[in-house]
Amino acid sequence: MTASTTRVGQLRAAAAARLRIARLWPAAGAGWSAVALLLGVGRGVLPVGFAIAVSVTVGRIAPVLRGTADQSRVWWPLAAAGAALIGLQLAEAAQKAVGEQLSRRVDGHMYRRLIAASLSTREITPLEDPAVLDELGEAGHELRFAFRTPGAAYAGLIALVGPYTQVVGFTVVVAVVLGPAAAVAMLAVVLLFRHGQRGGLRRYARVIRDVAALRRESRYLRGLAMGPAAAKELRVFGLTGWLTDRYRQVYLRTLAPVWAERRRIYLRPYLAYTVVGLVGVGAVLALTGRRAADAAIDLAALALVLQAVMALIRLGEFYPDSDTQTQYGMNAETAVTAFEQAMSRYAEPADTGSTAPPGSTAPAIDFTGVRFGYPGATRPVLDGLDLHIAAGRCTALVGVNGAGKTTLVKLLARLYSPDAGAVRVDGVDVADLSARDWQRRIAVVFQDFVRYELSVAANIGFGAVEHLDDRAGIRRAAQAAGLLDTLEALPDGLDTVLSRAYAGGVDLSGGQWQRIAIARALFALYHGSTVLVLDEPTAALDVRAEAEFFARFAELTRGRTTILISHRLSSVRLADRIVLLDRGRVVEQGSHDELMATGGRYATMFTLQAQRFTDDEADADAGADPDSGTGGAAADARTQGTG
Ligand SMILES: Nc1ncnc2c1ncn2[C@@H]1O[C@H](COP(=O)(O)OP(=O)(O)OP(=O)(O)O)[C@@H](O)[C@H]1O
Repeated sequence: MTASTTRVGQLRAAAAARLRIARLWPAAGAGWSAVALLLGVGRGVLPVGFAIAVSVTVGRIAPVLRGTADQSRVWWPLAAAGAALIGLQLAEAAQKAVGEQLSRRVDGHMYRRLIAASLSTREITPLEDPAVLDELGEAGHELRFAFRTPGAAYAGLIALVGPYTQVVGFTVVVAVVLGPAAAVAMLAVVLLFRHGQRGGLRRYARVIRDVAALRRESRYLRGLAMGPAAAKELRVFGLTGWLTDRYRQVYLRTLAPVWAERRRIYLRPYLAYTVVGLVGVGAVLALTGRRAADAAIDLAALALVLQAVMALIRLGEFYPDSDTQTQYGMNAETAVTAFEQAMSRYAEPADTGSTAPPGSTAPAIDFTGVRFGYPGATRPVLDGLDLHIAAGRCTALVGVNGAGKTTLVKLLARLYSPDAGAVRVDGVDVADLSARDWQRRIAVVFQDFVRYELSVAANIGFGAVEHLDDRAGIRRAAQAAGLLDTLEALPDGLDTVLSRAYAGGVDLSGGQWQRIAIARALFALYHGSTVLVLDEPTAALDVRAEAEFFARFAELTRGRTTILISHRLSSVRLADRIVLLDRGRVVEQGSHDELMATGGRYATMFTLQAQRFTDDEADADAGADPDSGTGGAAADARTQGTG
């Protein structure tokens, strides 16, 4: 591609971006947009009117002073100049207010588009694609900067009507007074200066966009430093110095291309355009002087043309009401559009008019020859996985860290699609099911479940959002998760907000949060979910709470197809069937007794844990605080590193 095609392409892209911004008018509101346009025209016409009125005054003042003309000959143009000035002030203030209104409306619309695109896919693959994340990061970041949003770009685009109307007005003035050649020369100078200004800004914005990934990292580091999430670890691990240095490095790497391009972007064009501009303006001023000296133009015309030339020079400069806003706002709009397009590439056609999930209340699940690797990964996580999960029974998945247990669940929940093979529910490929409907049939307690900064009721009720007002169901789920007493003691009971960032809000302990997640999944079961997945559901529970949970486990999950993932083999043995995964394949399966009798890897892992339990108990007997209860905790030593 040649430089010129690149430039043409860039100009075309810039024009297309402007067009897309202009097409946002329905979101901005036709009425408000029309008002802003009229005010823009006013802001363009009034300065020209002011210049004309002042020039007429200047032309008439001498005869009035000499007493050869009536004073009223001056008052009228002076009054007109005053009116134009006041009108201009009012139009400016009104346009700012209307611009704010337009901005807010358009940005609300853009946020809605962004949210809709973010939530548009049932799979989560696109939200892990770095290129898609860059667009989302750009769009979200610019939208948070109120003056660089698509809304600001829209208001800024309309505000351009003002200065460009002035350009037309003053150019006409120059044409009338000095002739068309001078008008063309002045217009060329103005447009050249503007091109220089906007071109520099455009190139700068492009360079900034090219380092989107670095800017995302620097935002992440800033968030780490300033947010509460990492506050504890940063201090305890002494990471504050490292973080400061790292932020500085990323910041410098972000700015390096800008600095490298600075001369090309700003200095050279500035010098070139200034020289050309000075020559043009000098020629027009020289022509003005000669006409005045030849008495070809009178005092009023001289005053008028000088004002017009000065105004045009000023109009060749940066427009603070429009330029930054349009450039960065267009970038944000482009990022939102690119993000929408990227997400639409991932849209699942399967979700339009596909099969309804099987009606059974406890389906059987089959993985057949399933291969899956995360996008960009060199090795598959699951490779030729064959697994039958019996209907209405509890199947436990065990295996070392990274064996692929959670990945298997994500495929079952259709958060990803297998690269090969199929996942079937009662014989129906989940790829043929409506992802939306199928996902509603699965209740999952994820390892990294979400702590919503909302009320307790919402945190539990989100298991079946259309039943949020089922208070009895929420209480029942909380009771089953062993949490009801704690929740009822909260200041506003089930309406207490679970975040200290809000007045009256509270935070819960890690274990209490985990029970909330369990209650959420149980609530989903009460309202139609048929498969329950528990991924390390008791990792944060204390020994007694865990024992209580598993004591009621059979009752809680009765008649449901349940998948339990846990490293605590003492819990796992309750399952009807235990499946040992290794490197994405099933290596052993059977009941606890069967697997122990086989004497394979499960048996080794179990014996190892039991051994540690015995050792720890002996240690506890030998000297540990007998009331501490740590012997029980040790009983649940985990499988990490045992595979
Ligand atoms: N979102 C992701 N993108 C890329 N790779 C991933 C992603 N999630 C998991 N992996 C990789 O897939 C592999 C299997 O991860 P998975 O979470 O399924 O293991 P697991 O058996 O559940 O482990 P654990 O017992 O630690 O929970 C790991 O090597 C992990 O690095």
